[in-house]
Amino acid sequence: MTQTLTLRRPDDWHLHLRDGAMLAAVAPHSAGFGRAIIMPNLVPPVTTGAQAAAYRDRIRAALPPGAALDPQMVLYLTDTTDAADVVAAFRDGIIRAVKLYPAGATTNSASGVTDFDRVQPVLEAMAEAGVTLCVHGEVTDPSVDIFDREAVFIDTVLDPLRRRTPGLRVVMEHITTSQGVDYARAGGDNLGATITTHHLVINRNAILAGGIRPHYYCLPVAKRESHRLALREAATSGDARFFLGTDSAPHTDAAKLQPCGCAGCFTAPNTMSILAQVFEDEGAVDRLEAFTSLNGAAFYRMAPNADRITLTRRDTPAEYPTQITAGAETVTVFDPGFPLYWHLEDQ
Ligand SMILES: NC(=O)N[C@@H](CC(=O)O)C(=O)O
Ligand SMILES: [Zn+2]
Ligand SMILES: [Zn+2]
Repeated sequence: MTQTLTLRRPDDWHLHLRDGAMLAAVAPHSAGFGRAIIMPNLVPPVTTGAQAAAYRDRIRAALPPGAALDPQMVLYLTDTTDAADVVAAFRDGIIRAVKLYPAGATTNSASGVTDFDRVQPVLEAMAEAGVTLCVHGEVTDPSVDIFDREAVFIDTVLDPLRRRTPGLRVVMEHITTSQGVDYARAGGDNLGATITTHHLVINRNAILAGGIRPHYYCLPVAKRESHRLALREAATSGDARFFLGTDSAPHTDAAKLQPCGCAGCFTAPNTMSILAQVFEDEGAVDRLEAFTSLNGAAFYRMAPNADRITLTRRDTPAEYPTQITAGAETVTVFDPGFPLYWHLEDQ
């Protein structure tokens, strides 16, 4: 039996498009989203309004003709970020947000913040101007267990930061724990949280049990099952604080499959089909649109996309590539481990 689902065009509030040959290879797979928050962790990172404008031009050039995607640029916060440049880039419509990476927390975060006192004036200027701070929420202290780094970050970094910067709008990116869900729920109107596709699907057993699976390794690392269930509950609840940020983060297979492999799951090609299945399994198909197409736009004070997409549930699974090519390299597409009966129609 076929069933159809029509949604406002979805947005992706956390996306890595990279640059060069990788950008050319992956951008078409996100072209059907309306808006996407483009992560600035290039090498070197996107730290100025001028760099963000130039990167936006490269992204537009990599998109197929007629693509819906409207890239929303983000500046990478460093110890030396200039508050005036941030506010000017925001007012000029070049950037939508600023990204906080604690130095060393994740892929290409070496230029991240080491001294929170130094960035405080920037955060205050952002609060004043209404610029959103997107946060990679993990402490980097090597003595903190990797599975605890998000919860410790909330208590020791995020909560103090928000208390000393009233009015700052914050998105907790890619939350992976029940503590993240609880903190976002209690946080008031200035706090939102993105949830990835893959963290709704896998727990840490998927990475480690019965053999190590590098393609499921990302940061923050997937946690135990109780946390995955808390994320599914939050995403499918309709609560406006939770919205889709795929964190689709392509790396070449050569970079993933080595003794010290990169963190990141590439979910752009099959995200909507996976999410429709997750929401169906939770009895919440009617709340998929809130998660993918309404809540994030509302947080960023933008109208929902005017047009719509259609997903059709068929008896035969949708086909998607297991790998794509980027230049001379391959990139493996996230395998949810179940068939995808929801087909995204061409629109
Ligand atoms: N999520 C990841 O595992 N990796 C991201 C960085 C990030 O979002 O932390 C990447 O850029 O590869
Ligand atoms: Zn991150
Ligand atoms: Zn990311």
